[in-house]
Amino acid sequence: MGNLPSAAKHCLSYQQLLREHLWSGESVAGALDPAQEVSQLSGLPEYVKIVEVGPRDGLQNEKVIVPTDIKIEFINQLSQTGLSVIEVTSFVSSRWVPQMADHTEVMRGIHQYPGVRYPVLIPNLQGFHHAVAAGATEIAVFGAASESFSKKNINCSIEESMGRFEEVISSARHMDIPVRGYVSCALGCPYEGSITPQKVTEVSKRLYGMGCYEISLGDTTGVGTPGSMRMMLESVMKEIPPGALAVHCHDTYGQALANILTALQMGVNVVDSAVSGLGGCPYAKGASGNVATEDLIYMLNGMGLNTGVNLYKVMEAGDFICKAVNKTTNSKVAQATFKARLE
Ligand SMILES: CC(C)(COP(=O)([O-])OP(=O)([O-])OC[C@H]1O[C@@H](n2cnc3c(N)ncnc32)[C@H](O)[C@@H]1OP(=O)([O-])[O-])[C@@H](O)C(=O)NCCC(=O)NCCSC(=O)C[C@@](C)(O)CC(=O)[O-]
Repeated sequence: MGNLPSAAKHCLSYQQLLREHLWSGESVAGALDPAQEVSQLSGLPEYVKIVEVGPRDGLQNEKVIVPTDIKIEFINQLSQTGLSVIEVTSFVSSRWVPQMADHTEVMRGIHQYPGVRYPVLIPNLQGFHHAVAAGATEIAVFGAASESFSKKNINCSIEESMGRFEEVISSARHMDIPVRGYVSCALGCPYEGSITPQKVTEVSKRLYGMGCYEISLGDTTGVGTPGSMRMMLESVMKEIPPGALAVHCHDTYGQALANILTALQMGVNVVDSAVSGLGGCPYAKGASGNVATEDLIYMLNGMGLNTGVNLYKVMEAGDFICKAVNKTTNSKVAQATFKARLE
């Protein structure tokens, strides 16, 4: 679009802009004057890796059990969008999270596309062994910066959880299985309220020190703001390089995209999201879904940042899963597009 004469640019309708550029993952930064572009985009990463957590975080809180073949079809559709990481399920206790009870069938049933990684969530050694038996080749452990949340979510203290993760990570290392680490409640806890950046840093540092290649900082209840995100990241970045950090923002208070932008400006280039803004933790009452993958891609495309993901195809996968679980999408981009199509 940058090569178009400016008069023609003005004639292009909004719909055309969406259809021709923002869907494809193609940059629209060319629409800006070069000088403007530099001032707007300096300091931001050129490439942002999206970790799609829809099949796991997105579905774990659904009350009605989603049939396994729907989950498999959903993941197969996501695999064809250009996403490079899709978190597919969790090997947790089915008494605690019934929706994830079919983890083995899902793991075995999906078509694993070349170039796409399929990590799974693991709380302990038992989950690790089940995951490996099901064919998982990448895992994520999940801790918290809040004692109360750790107790509610995984039934142990932070210290006990570290012992469990150490066992899991050490077993994974022997099998060359990469491990990601989550730190929940990085910007606040549903039980304790505010959490200090120092506590988030302490837990993150321990997981990183144990060998997690990436630490995903979770705003579990979506209470964070760009201000608290900045303060938390400044503290964590004293111990962990930005290249080993990711952000995982729920959108309860409508701050997720602003918080993500803050993190990008600080050098983070990995962002978790869930298609259609699905999701929430069953042990974080009041939390709404994750930032919608569609909205994230739309923002990044509009800033000229490459994700390699096709927005149109992600929207189709979102439409598929929303129809399957009888939900309306939480993605503003999808809502606007579907509305525009009807007009
Ligand atoms: C960790 C446990 C298992 C402890 O639960 P527990 O009850 O303390 O476990 P236990 O070790 O005392 O064992 C009790 C029973 O559970 C079984 N068990 C033990 N481990 C497993 C396992 N891995 N898979 C299947 N079964 C398991 C074990 O075999 C035994 O069975 P029984 O002998 O009574 O028949 C439980 O608390 C649990 O499963 N919690 C998971 C909660 C969860 O999945 N929460 C959502 C994910 S976290 C999240 O969403 C946040 C995140 C990551 O997205 C980031 C953010 O937004 O902040």
